[in-house]
Amino acid sequence: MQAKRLAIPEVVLFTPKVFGDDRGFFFESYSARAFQEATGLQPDFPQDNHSRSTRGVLRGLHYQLPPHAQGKLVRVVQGTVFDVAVDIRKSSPTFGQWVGEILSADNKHQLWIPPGFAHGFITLSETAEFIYKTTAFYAPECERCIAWNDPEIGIEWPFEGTPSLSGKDQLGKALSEAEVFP
Ligand SMILES: Cc1cn([C@H]2C[C@H](O)[C@@H](COP(=O)(O)OP(=O)(O)O[C@H]3O[C@H](C)C(=O)[C@H](O)[C@H]3O)O2)c(=O)[nH]c1=O
Repeated sequence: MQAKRLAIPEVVLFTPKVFGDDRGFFFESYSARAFQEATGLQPDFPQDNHSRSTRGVLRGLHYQLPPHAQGKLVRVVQGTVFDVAVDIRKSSPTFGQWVGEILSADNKHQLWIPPGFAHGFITLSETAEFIYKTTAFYAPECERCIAWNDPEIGIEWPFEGTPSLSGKDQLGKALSEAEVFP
């Protein structure tokens, strides 16, 4: 498993070692040892999630506030998405900055998004199946949403046209009005 810290160094991109043969392929999709070597962290992941989206669906930018803040280890098992993490830690030198990566069933890349970040993705293929581990259980009372198109953040989504959003995501707040992390 190779790991690379992104421009916001707490966000880590993992590239697994894939073993291909005439049957197909095998790779270790998660290793606590590799994760700790790359991040220095040994989080529990009490919950796994799986969502399916059609082209143009944008989910985000979501986060849970403490005491139920979630770290997320995300990947795509069918299709392609553009995945984004936004630093929403007020005290961070990269507060309000974002990083984005293409995650696909083909590249098998994974992104570690620590607590203190808002997360979202847009679906670039006809459909995409998105699976991820979270370091805390779902706590809807702590869930918040920041607007995907907040000009203060300025995410460059690689998508023409208007994305398809849930009712909740259509009401995402500007970062300047959102409840953020210390
Ligand atoms: C997130 C979640 C949702 N739900 C229920 C609540 C709703 O009835 C239904 C759909 O939820 P929602 O529209 O919030 O799903 P997404 O828009 O995919 O939300 C996720 O999308 C972005 C990309 C994230 O980073 C978060 O993990 C998460 O907020 O599933 C649960 O029962 N458990 C859960 O952990």
